Order: sequence, then C-alpha cells, then structure tokens
Amino acid sequence: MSAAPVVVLVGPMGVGKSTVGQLLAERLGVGYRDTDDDIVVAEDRSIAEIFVDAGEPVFRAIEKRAVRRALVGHDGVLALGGGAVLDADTRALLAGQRVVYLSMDVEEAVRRTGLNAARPLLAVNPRKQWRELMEARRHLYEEVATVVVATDGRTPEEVVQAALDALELKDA
Ligand SMILES: Nc1ncnc2c1ncn2[C@@H]1O[C@H](COP(=O)(O)OP(=O)(O)O)[C@@H](O)[C@H]1O
Ligand SMILES: O=C(O)C1=C[C@@H](OP(=O)(O)O)[C@@H](O)[C@H](O)C1
Ligand SMILES: [Mg+2]
Repeated sequence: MSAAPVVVLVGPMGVGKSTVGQLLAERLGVGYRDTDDDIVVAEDRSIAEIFVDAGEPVFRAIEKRAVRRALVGHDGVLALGGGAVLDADTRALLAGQRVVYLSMDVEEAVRRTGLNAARPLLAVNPRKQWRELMEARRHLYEEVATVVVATDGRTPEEVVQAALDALELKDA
C-alpha cells in the first residue's frame, strides 16, 4: 500500500510543527503523524536518550528511515523533526510533496523552546545555538517548501488558518 501525506510540516525546533500539525489534521479531518513519535515508539526510548546514548549520526539514520516510511505510509498531516531536511535523500523525497515551512525569528524561538532538555541540540546557550542552526538550515527549509508560513505573534489556530489559506486548502 502506498499513500502520500496531504501536508508535510517542516521548520526548526519549537516552531509548532507538532502543535499545528495536530490542529491542522483536525481541521482537514485526517490523521496526524509525527516522525519523532514514530522513532520514540520504534526505539522505545526518548529522542534525547538516542542522542546521548548513540549520538546524532545514529539518530539521523533512524530519522531518515522513519521519514521515508511515513511519506509512503501516511495520508494525513505529517510533522517532521526539525533536522530531517539535513538529509539530501529526504529533501529529494520531499520535492514531490505539499510542504509547509513554519518559520519564526530567534527571540520567538528562544521563548518557545527555552532550556528544554527534551531538545538536546538547544541545551546549552540556546540563542547562539538557534542562530547557528538557522544559518545552516534556513535554505534547506526554503528549498523543500511549497509555502512558508510565519508563526511569530500568531496562535497555533491562526497558524493553521494561514497554512490552509497559503495552500488554498478547505477544511473538512
Ligand atoms: N503559535 C504558537 N505560539 C506560541 N507557542 C506555540 C505556538 N506553537 C507552538 N507553541 C509552543 O511552542 C512549543 C513547541 O511546540 P511544538 O509543537 O512541540 O514544536 P515543534 O514540533 O516544531 O518542535 C510548545 O510549548 C508549544 O505549546
Ligand atoms: O532540529 C533538530 O535537529 C531536532 C528536532 C527535534 O524535533 P522538533 O523539531 O519537533 O523539536 C528532534 O527531532 C531532535 O531533537 C532533533
Ligand atoms: Mg515536534
């Protein structure tokens, strides 16, 4: 069986992919899936534990497989982890998809993620880490995006509406 997500959400940690993804799925009357959740279930350990125990390259290899599986096995809204676009094969798979890049500025990012131990990449000096992450990744998010939706100063519900408008999708 092969399916394709109706919408794929990409963007940095804390931008609201998981929050917005669930609301968007409700609005569209479809299922919601999150590759980070798939990984936690399959590995039976948290994302932070995988980073600490096995290291980032192992996490990225697991993530790549999880994204590939979800892209052919899920027909609802799919949220990816913030670093999934680092992989060139993943970006190639996203080329044929309807992809929303959720964006935000640095201050909003630091406010939302703060010192969150569940996000190991931001555990130390979050503002500097976030700037560097965005410098490395912004063009990758833009490369895979069908539309860009700014989340600054918007509630999750407003972000969902902006995404539906940008994609010219009607809700269920
Ligand atoms: N539009 C928004 N405005 C304010 N806070 C938000 C918004 N979207 C998400 N959040 C909050 O930001 C944090 C990160 O959201 P999450 O959905 O986990 O992001 P991601 O999956 O992109 O890492 C959560 O605490 C969430 O409640
Ligand atoms: O940006 C990243 O490299 C990561 C983002 C996280 O997902 P969220 O973007 O959902 O927080 C999670 O996959 C992991 O901590 C690595
Ligand atoms: Mg998430």
